[in-house]
Amino acid sequence: MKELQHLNKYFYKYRTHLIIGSIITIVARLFLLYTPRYVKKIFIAIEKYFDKSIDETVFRSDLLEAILYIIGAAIIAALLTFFMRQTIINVSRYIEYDLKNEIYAHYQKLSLNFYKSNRTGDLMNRITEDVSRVRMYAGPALMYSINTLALFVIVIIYMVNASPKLTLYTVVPLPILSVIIYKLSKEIHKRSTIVQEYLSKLSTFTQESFSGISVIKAYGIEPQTSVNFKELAKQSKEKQISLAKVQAWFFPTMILLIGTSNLLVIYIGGMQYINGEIESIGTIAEFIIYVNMLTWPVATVGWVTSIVQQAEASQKRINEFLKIEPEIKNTITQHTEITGDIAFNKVSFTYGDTNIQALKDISFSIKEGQTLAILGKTGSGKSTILDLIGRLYDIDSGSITINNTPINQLNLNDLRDSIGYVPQDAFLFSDSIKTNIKFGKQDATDNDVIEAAKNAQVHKNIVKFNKGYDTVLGERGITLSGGQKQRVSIARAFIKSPKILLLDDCLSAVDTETEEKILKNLSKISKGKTAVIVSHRVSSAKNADKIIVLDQGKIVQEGTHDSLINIEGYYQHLYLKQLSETGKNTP
Ligand SMILES: Nc1ncnc2c1ncn2[C@@H]1O[C@H](COP(=O)(O)OP(=O)(O)OP(=O)(O)O)[C@@H](O)[C@H]1O
Repeated sequence: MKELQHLNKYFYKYRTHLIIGSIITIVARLFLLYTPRYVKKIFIAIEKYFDKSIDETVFRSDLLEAILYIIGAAIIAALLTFFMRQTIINVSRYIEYDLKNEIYAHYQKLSLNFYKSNRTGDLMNRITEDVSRVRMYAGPALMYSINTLALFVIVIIYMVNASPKLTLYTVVPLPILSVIIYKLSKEIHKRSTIVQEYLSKLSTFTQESFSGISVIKAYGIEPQTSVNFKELAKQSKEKQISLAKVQAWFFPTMILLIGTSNLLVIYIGGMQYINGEIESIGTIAEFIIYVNMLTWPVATVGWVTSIVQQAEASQKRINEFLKIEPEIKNTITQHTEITGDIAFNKVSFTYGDTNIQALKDISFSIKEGQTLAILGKTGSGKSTILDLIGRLYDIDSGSITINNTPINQLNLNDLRDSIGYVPQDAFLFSDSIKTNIKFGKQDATDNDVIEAAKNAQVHKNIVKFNKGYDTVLGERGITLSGGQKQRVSIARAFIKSPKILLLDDCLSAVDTETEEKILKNLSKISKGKTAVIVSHRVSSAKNADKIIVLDQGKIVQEGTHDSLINIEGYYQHLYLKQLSETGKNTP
């Protein structure tokens, strides 16, 4: 129960609901107990009528009174049971909501490294499946525990009052029932977890095969895919059947044990009646109702125990993530002004998970309003520089300053607010094009969106779609071409009009003519702003104020286009190669 203590703050928050719910539960049980007592009275009335100690009128009125009490009490108990669920179960939904929000807010604070070292499925499971299991503890388990405790205490008092000996014999099978249900619940849980695993394997497989349908069709591997699907579906079916087998034992076991208890009541009660130890046969009827009333709550003890164990395991998994401290912390709360002066001073950086040293002793600087182009072979560390400017990672040694302030002494929110980032893989949400562009500036007007799209050279494409800017993009924007996706992603950064623009090889899928137009617009928009362009093309770098060339995490060349084309090295080779490819004077 140690892990579940995390929920105590929520129980405290909703204490009023819980207290009211508990009181309602206890009162509801008290009303339920009218039935057995009045059934006994009916039996006594029948006995008296046959003994002729009461006449028919008295008998009828006794009978009517008992029936009315039973109906009235049942209606009140039913109403109270409704309110019991409305309070306690609702609290569990509130707690589920709060816990999901707590986990989500925490996830958002965690650094990229966290997302790299944990699978997305795992993150999703903890916020959905695990929270659901914890809710079962905060709601149904709590409700049934209060219910069982209240009923048990009250019923046992009534039973002992009526006949202590009969009580002893009839409650003996109940703990056995509880243990059996506990064992069954555990087994059911074990098998349903396996069923869930197979279901998620099946859905992942199906999802992937639909997302990659073009590859499957192009390679003609539909038959093999069908065979794989059939095999997975078969395994899933077998697991479901194995679960159903254990579930099938649940009710027969309960019926068997209730039957045994009923038989014991009839046999022992009957003997006691014959020996004159109990006053009326009505006591046996009363006991039969008590035993049946107790059976379900006692069975739930086993069920609740297994729910609590599952919730404890789930909360442990949730707590593991909640305890992780974000690696990148925003320690500065006051507002910091960001300009575009960026300087790297002997910066080295190693990725913790792969131990790859991506940058070694890097130094360069750019002034506000300047454009820096970074070129270099793949894997040379270009994207890493952009990630470090956005402080997605903290460096190992050296310093990065923005307006002469070390980056970790800037307010992180201000820093990220002043950056417009266009990643290598343009990620678009399954929403309209307009919303995707407005993502960069939530309060942008339609005109702002159109202007940004024009500057990113994608406006003409968008207006050709039937629904224009309201065109909804499919999963990962599949209705757009690679180049269109890149340009929508650029428009998203342009609309933000940030102090610092980071473009990570985001013009690779557009033709050189469009690239030129975008870059022209960029220099227009980014007047007075700093831009860092990562590229594999000289055409993207040639107008930059400064160009650096990276190789294996080190700067190997630095200068302007005019100076670098005259120096033997990577830049000159790239320039000549691309020149010969385009057949023009300037690539
Ligand atoms: N998130 C990461 N985790 C671990 N290692 C990484 C990560 N990102 C990059 N690396 C490694 O760091 C090195 C530099 O990568 P980086 O992405 O900065 O290169 P790049 O020059 O941008 O390459 P490309 O031109 O292919 O995009 C590579 O060896 C890469 O494998």
